[in-house]
Amino acid sequence: MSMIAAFYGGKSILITGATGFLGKVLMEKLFRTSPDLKVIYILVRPKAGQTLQQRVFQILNSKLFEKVKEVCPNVHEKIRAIYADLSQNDFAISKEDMQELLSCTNIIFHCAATVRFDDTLRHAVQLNVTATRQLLLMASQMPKLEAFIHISTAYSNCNLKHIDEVIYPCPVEPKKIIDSLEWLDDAIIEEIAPKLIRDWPNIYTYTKALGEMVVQQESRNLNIAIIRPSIVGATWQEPFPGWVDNINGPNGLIIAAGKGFLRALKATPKAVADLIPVDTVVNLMLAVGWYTAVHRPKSMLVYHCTSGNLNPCNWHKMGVQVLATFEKIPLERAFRRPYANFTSNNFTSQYWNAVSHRAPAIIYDCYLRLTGRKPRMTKVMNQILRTASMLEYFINRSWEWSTYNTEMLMSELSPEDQRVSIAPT
Ligand SMILES: CCCCCCCCCCCCCCCCCCCCCCCCCCCC(=O)SCCNC(=O)CCNC(=O)[C@H](O)C(C)(C)COP(=O)(O)OP(=O)(O)OC[C@H]1O[C@@H](n2cnc3c(N)ncnc32)[C@H](O)[C@@H]1OP(=O)(O)O
Ligand SMILES: NC(=O)C1=CN([C@@H]2O[C@H](COP(=O)(O)OP(=O)(O)OC[C@H]3O[C@@H](n4cnc5c(N)ncnc54)[C@H](OP(=O)(O)O)[C@@H]3O)[C@@H](O)[C@H]2O)C=CC1
Repeated sequence: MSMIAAFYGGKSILITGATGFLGKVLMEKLFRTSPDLKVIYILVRPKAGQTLQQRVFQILNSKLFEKVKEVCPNVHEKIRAIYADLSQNDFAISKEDMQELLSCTNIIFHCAATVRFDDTLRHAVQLNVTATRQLLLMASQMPKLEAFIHISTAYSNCNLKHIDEVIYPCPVEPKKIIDSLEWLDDAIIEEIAPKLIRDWPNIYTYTKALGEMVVQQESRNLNIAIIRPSIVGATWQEPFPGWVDNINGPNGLIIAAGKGFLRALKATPKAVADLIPVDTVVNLMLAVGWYTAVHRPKSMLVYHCTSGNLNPCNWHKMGVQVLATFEKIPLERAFRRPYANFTSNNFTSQYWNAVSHRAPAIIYDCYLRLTGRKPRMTKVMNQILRTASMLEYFINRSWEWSTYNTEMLMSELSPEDQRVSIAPT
């Protein structure tokens, strides 16, 4: 039997961000492979008119959880949704719930974050930095805690070209930033934000770097590990291939290309496309949780979960694959036949945006107006181009991430766990 799956048996596990992309796949795998776990606590806020219970019900009744219901029929009883808002003091958790969390939790997976590139500095710091600090404080009061696993991003140091599995200091101490946000007003914060983030491309990657520093500074005597995935994509194999439920990262642009909206992208064809399937990330998270709790490394380890140095793919190769797939399996009601090209030249990119994106959208909207319908294509196109411009930084550069710790961990796994983690069946 898998040592890792056995380890989670009987455990009380706390997951933040369980309603997100990564969190859902983590929960699914835990229930499927360790159905004898004691309980999974998830910190959830009501959202989009749905209560906590409705949100949990929706997740458990989704296709992703079909296999879980076969192996763990009482999954509803093993999931305990706790009302929490990570942007509030003490996460707005009730006293009783807090007491239960503090006294029972064995393992923490901290996935919650704001992943918006253009969030305000105040909100991004609240979520990605202050909430992490608050969770560490809670962790320090948990007598049964065995491991705290913090999810960061491989791009938290994307201002560097070669990135090792270490924490790099940020120029301004996180504590100073947290303190100053308390008394500065929003207008001033937004004015100083570009100066603070310096050579980071956006607020997201910058605040994730600050979050890592907080983990290092506030780790006390806790058993902590940090995992840095690169661009997390759809499931590779588990529980079935191709599951994804959001338009983050490359997903939105792939759909836009498949629908025939996106015809050209400012990208460097030879730059490395460092994508990693979400089930691979989850396998590493579970292995890291096990290793951190059982082997208790003397210092906090950082693990890179990247594909570039093991199985490199570039954006050209990926683009060709994407187009070939749409040739075989076209999307329904496409605007145009999918065809797209990459250009790294500014002028060519602007030319294609005008000729192949904006002009057809304007013409199509005129047609909609003339036929008595509401124009919408210009809005859609502007949205796609805005997203594309936000992602440009990442598709025109390559990074090298060292993976010594991740390789070391793989060599520590039993043959069964290596098989399950690296090439799951
Ligand atoms: C012949 C040979 C040719 C060869 C070449 C062929 C070329 C083929 C090309 C075609 C194929 C293209 C494939 C390549 C794609 C390359 C893309 C690569 C991307 C690389 C990404 C790298 C990122 C790395 C970062 C680090 C990794 C991380 O840590 S991940 C976290 C990443 N975070 C994100 O991805 C978030 C990014 N998004 C945002 O920040 C914002 O959404 C935005 C700023 C982009 C837009 O914000 P805006 O306010 O304008 O819009 P918003 O309100 O957010 O949304 C508008 C509507 O969309 C809905 N929406 C938004 N997000 C989601 C979601 N996640 N799920 C579902 N729906 C979502 C939203 O509800 C809005 O809807 P309406 O309310 O209905 O309007
Ligand atoms: N996706 C990717 O490509 C990558 C992601 N990562 C990291 O992985 C982690 C998970 O990312 P991913 O799953 O993609 O992100 P999602 O945006 O899908 O999920 C974010 C989660 O955080 C929760 N959350 C946000 N704000 C609050 C709040 N105020 N209170 C309570 N919960 C909140 C969300 O809850 P709600 O559902 O209520 O909004 C959601 O469950 C993040 O730390 C991210 O930085 C790293 C590399 C790549």
